[in-house]
Amino acid sequence: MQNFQGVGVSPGRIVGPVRRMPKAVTEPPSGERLDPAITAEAAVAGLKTAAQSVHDGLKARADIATGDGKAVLEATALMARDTMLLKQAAKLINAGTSAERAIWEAAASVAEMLHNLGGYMAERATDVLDVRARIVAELRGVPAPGIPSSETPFILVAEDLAPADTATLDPAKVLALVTSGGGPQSHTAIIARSLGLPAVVAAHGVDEVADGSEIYVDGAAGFVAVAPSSEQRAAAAAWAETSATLAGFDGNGTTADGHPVPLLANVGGAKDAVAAAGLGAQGVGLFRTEFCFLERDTEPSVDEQAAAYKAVFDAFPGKKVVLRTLDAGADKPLPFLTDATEPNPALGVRGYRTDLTTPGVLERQLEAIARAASESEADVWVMAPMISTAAEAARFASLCSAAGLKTPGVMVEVPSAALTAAAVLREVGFASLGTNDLTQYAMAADRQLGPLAELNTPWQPAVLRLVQLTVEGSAQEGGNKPVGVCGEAAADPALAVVLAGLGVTTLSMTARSLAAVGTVLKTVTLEQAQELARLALSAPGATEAREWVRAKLPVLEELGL
Ligand SMILES: C=C(OP(=O)(O)O)C(=O)O
Ligand SMILES: [Mg+2]
Repeated sequence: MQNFQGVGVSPGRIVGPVRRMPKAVTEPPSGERLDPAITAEAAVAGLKTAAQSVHDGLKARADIATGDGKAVLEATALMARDTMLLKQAAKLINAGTSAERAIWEAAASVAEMLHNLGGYMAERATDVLDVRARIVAELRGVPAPGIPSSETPFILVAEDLAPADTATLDPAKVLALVTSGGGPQSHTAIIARSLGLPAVVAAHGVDEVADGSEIYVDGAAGFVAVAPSSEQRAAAAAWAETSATLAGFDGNGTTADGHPVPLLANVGGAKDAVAAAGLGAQGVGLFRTEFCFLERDTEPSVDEQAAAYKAVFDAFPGKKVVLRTLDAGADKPLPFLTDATEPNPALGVRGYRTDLTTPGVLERQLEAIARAASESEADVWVMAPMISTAAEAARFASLCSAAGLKTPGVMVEVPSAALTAAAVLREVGFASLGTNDLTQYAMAADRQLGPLAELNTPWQPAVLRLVQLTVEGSAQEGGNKPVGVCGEAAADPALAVVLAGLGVTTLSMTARSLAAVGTVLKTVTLEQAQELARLALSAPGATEAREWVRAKLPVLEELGL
């Protein structure tokens, strides 16, 4: 039996067969020539067969898919038979280029042409590049890139997942996610939590497990075992029952003694917001507006923005919706705001800082928010990402006020903002701790890197101390400036208790975690939560902090969380 220890990022115990995510298709070398043993005619015929087979595969998947997924697959399938694409590639082959290189270059020029046409055509450019990778994989006789398709449910094993993979990930087929790379705040972790799938990241070597092998995954313990034992099978069966009891959140976040800690949702657009409202979220604690425009090369108009924001506000009439202004940069580039050539983008011009290099975008966004807010019944709060100083907070507040927005706030995700929280909070109405970036910057550890997973956890006592300092800063300012948490830390039920004990006023998380966090929070009094917070702060390291707190919360083990 082979075991792997990684970092658990989304709870759940499950047994299932492995399907490995194929590695990305590499570019055929520039100038690669046709093998002299093959005629150009045969190479063109081979390319056509490969393209036809890619078409047929995608078409077969489209036939059984539904909704958005079906339309995307149908459009991509058609692209594999695109005559312009194949003709251009044939021309290059006839001039002596290898078939792989020919389709690579032909697709690049078709994609560029579509891109330049703009609008709907520009969106098709990604389909061409997807089809290109599939045809090259077919020519090489290796599995097609992307999430594998399967008739039966499976556990997806990958190096790491990109945000774009979410679109093709079918939660009805994928039972759990396991990656060899990726940290606790990586996209894999965020995707898994938002889909409610058990997940383990940074399980070194796990991507060597053969396709079809049966494995056991414990997403709370971060443990993976090949050829599960009978105890592990029993644990998975027991989880299937408890997860059903954890299905609901009653819409009332509170400790056992009635201290309210409203539980809010993190959303990226209207679809998430509607789902979150259905799952009982008491409002939205983080609306990541950049997620509405990740595909855009150009700045969305004020009208377009107002419509996207209003659609989210309308899911929460009479409730609080905290919208965050565009957080472009680092792992979320937006071509109209960020410079892709920056040497160190996590420390670069990202978040609020883009106002320095591209002035005007923020003002227009605030105008759109104000318009959408005035046409909706939600209680709209607005915050800026990546605020580092009180002066930045003051300027953001004045821009909000000029736009007619009453409740300005800041994300506290840069350690300097936590260390000077009183001065920062003097300028604005509230703060929301972004523990994903706060951890990355406090520990100087890229949040996307698997090998740094042990450093990159919000259980680090240093990070908890920064949370405490932020709450203390608010107290110095009179204590009436709310300090919430909207990083992934809030979705970990044990850590959520610690955060409540540290004095955090609201917790915002992926809506799927509301039930687990709500259930565990109701088992402790505020005083017990404060005691657990002291315990975590006194730990010598993140592992001890987590273990010590978990040992005092037996409900976690009972529920498999
Ligand atoms: C909530 C946060 O923002 P994001 O994950 O979007 O950077 C954070 O940094 O904790
Ligand atoms: Mg952040």
